[in-house]
Amino acid sequence: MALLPVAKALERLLDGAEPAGTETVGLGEASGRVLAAPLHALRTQPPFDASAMDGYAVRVADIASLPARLKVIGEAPAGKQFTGTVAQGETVRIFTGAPVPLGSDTVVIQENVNDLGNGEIEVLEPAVLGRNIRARGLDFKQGDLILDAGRVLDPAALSLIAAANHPEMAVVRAPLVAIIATGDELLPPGSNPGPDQIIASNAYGVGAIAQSVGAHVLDLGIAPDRTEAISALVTKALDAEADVIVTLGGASVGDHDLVHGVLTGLGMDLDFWKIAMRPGKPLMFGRLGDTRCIGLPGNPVASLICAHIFLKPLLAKLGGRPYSPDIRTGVLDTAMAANDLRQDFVRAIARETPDGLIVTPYTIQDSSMLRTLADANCALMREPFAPAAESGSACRVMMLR
Ligand SMILES: Nc1nc2c(c(=O)[nH]1)N[C@H]1C(S)=C(S)[C@@H](COP(=O)(O)OP(=O)(O)OC[C@H]3O[C@@H](n4cnc5c(N)ncnc54)[C@H](O)[C@@H]3O)O[C@H]1N2
Ligand code: MOO
Repeated sequence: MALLPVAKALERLLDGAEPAGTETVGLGEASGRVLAAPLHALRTQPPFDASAMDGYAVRVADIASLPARLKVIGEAPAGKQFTGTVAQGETVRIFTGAPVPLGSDTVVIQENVNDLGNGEIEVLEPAVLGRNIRARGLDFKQGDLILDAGRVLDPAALSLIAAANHPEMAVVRAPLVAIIATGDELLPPGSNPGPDQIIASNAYGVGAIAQSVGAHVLDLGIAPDRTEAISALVTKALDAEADVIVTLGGASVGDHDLVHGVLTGLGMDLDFWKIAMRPGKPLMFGRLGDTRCIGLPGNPVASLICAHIFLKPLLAKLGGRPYSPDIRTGVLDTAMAANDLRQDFVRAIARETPDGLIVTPYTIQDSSMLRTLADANCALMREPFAPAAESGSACRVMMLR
């Protein structure tokens, strides 16, 4: 049977994925979340004509000829407006952020003023009408659209929302991904493995990839290679209402690869299993009710590369978050042999140079080798049946970090 191309597999996996509902969060918890609905200002900012400087509120006509002597009739600190009116020959001591008193139309900074110490000042420098005054509504007016739905809430957005007087807001519910490792040989990090055991590592990298697009991760630990054990953890994931269940390992064709049987036994509709990708050929995808099930291959590099290519865009879409992989054009500095039927993701180093992005693939590409994955900063992408490529030829890479 022909293997499903990567692009087709991704299309099928993303089909119908949409934001998983909304929830209300307070400003303190909103960083990095995705706004679910447009936000309008609940107030005008600044709500009054405000001084932008510490100095004196004056009538510009009074300082037409300099030096101009003015009588100080009061003070306006921020938060305490001066309630009188500035008449001809008068001024009010004013501070940054304070409402500009009635009658005045210009603020002169204190550096340009001589305090005569007798309740009078002398303005020494000219100023144009309206100088150092922020007009009411300069930033936004009540009812203005301040942020669109879909905005990822970055620092500036959060301060803007606060200034517009929203203590909380509707955000897209973060998708929940449950991760289940499978395999008798696996023990958690920090264990004392027997001679035939290894440390389970995939969940950490896969979980981090999920979190990088705002998903919540429920790590359900390790199920031994027994149908009931895997089934129990899948049931836990369903009880937790996971949007996506990711299994790690047990996806291939070995006698101990039980994941497919367990998931179909629980009612999963298999969409695809095995794709034209290296690493990652045994990738499995299906739907169990509303829950998407992704069976990642056990080999660590296959698990993580598949998570980058399939899980990340899926979770981004479920979270209403814009995402596209960082794909760049580079120049190979090594000859590559012709490719076979699987789209290849070759661990490589890409270096920015004056001659462009120079790409050096690692010689050994065994999909168990995490060290080369951690050293690499990109995956060199080679299409199925790509012909041999000479050193110096153009290539495409997906940046991994
Ligand atoms: N006859 C065939 N054998 C295999 C094929 C095939 O097409 N025909 N595909 C190979 C490919 S490609 C891969 S990838 C692996 C994937 O198999 P599974 O998904 O069933 O994974 P396992 O057999 O359970 O494990 C493979 C390997 O990875 C280690 N592993 C598993 N889980 C973890 C984990 N959470 N953390 C760290 N390492 C893990 C496991 O110990 C194995 O060494 O199948 C090939 N075989
Ligand atoms: O997914 Mo496998 O890693 O192609 O060896």
